[in-house]
Amino acid sequence: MNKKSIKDIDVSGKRVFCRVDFNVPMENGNVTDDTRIRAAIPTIQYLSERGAKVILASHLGRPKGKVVEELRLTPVAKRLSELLNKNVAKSNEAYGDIAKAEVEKLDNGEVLLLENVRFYPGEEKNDPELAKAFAELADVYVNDAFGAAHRAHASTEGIAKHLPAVSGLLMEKELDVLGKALSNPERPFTAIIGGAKVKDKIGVIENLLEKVDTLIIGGGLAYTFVKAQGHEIGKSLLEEDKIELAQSFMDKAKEKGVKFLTPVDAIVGDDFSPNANTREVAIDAIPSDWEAMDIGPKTRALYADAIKNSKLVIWNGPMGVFEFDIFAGGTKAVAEALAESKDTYSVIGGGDSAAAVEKFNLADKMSHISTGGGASLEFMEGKELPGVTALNDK
Ligand SMILES: Nc1ncnc2c1ncn2[C@@H]1O[C@H](COP(=O)(O)OP(=O)(O)O)[C@@H](O)[C@H]1O
Ligand SMILES: O=C(OP(=O)(O)O)[C@H](O)COP(=O)(O)O
Repeated sequence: MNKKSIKDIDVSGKRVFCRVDFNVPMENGNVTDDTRIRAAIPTIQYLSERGAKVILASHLGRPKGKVVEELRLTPVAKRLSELLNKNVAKSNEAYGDIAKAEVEKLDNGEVLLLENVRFYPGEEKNDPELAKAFAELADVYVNDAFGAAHRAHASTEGIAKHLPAVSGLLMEKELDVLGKALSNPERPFTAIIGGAKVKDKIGVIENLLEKVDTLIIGGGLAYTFVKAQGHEIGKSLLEEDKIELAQSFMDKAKEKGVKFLTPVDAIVGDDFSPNANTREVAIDAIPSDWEAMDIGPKTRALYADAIKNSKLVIWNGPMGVFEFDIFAGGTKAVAEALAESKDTYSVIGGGDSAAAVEKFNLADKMSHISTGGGASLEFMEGKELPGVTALNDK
């Protein structure tokens, strides 16, 4: 990476404003999945062990510039303190006199968590005044919030204009893994794209078609491709205005010699529910009043085979409605193929695919699970991430 990281600077005795992504799921005031907190630990420990005064900042949820009591970061500070096995101070503000007083109290190596930065309207507007106010708390800015790197907000972008600005270890690792995969991939290189909407994945498919050897399409968006192939798809998801685009992707793949795999069979349901009646059908035999909600067994075998013959696989988006057990089999089969394929480097692009891999208890079998859903998607589209661009060059 051509951006400076915390390894390139001296942090000893410095006040370090470290933006992390602690946007974690919570229920009844408790953190229900601490993956993102654990992912930031190496950076926090690195800074603390070198005598920095560590000032952590994060958003939680979308409070839209107002204080929302349930979105305070207090439970996150508690969980972080357990994981670090040391005290984590918590400020009820993210800038101004109250926050400054908390920072003053820090000794070298101690850790403070500021309040949810999205309680202030200036955060998402990237207000220069708020960015300056954040910067007044510190001597150095570290961005370790890969999951929020696609946002140009005061704590992810604006603040970098006022302080020496470097990446944290998680940010560096995410950019390294995804960057290497896209710029210098081991081959055969396969991308698996699923999820619900073609329109959300157009940029990704376009960009990946230039890079991969095989492109696998699953999930709800597959049926727009199946329709483009001339088959009836019943009540399956269809984006009518994207049929031509889907066809053009398949044409382009052919031109470029990219293998383009779409479902050859499906599990259809008579209702979008966990208790629907289901049937297994060939892709040219989807009944008119049924909906395809998962890939079928032949498709699973075809996709598993492609995965096992790949050196590198990037996966974004589930193969079916995996939230319902009856339609989770296709997503599980893909996760299992990745887990079993020891010679394949597997990169899971955050979001629902990461949740699915967790659900199937296969997370530890994947080579890299990104902490960013939207961020990794934008990265795979080839877009610039403002939170990264803002950092100092090496
Ligand atoms: N065949 C399908 N029909 C309808 N919805 C589907 C189908 N396959 C997957 N989905 C839904 O797609 C959603 C995920 O889509 P998306 O948000 O695009 O993925 P990601 O978060 O991985 O980027 C899941 O909630 C899943 O239930
Ligand atoms: O959870 C996040 O997004 P993600 O689910 O796409 O990874 C990030 O913390 C960004 O949050 P946002 O989409 O409210 O800006």
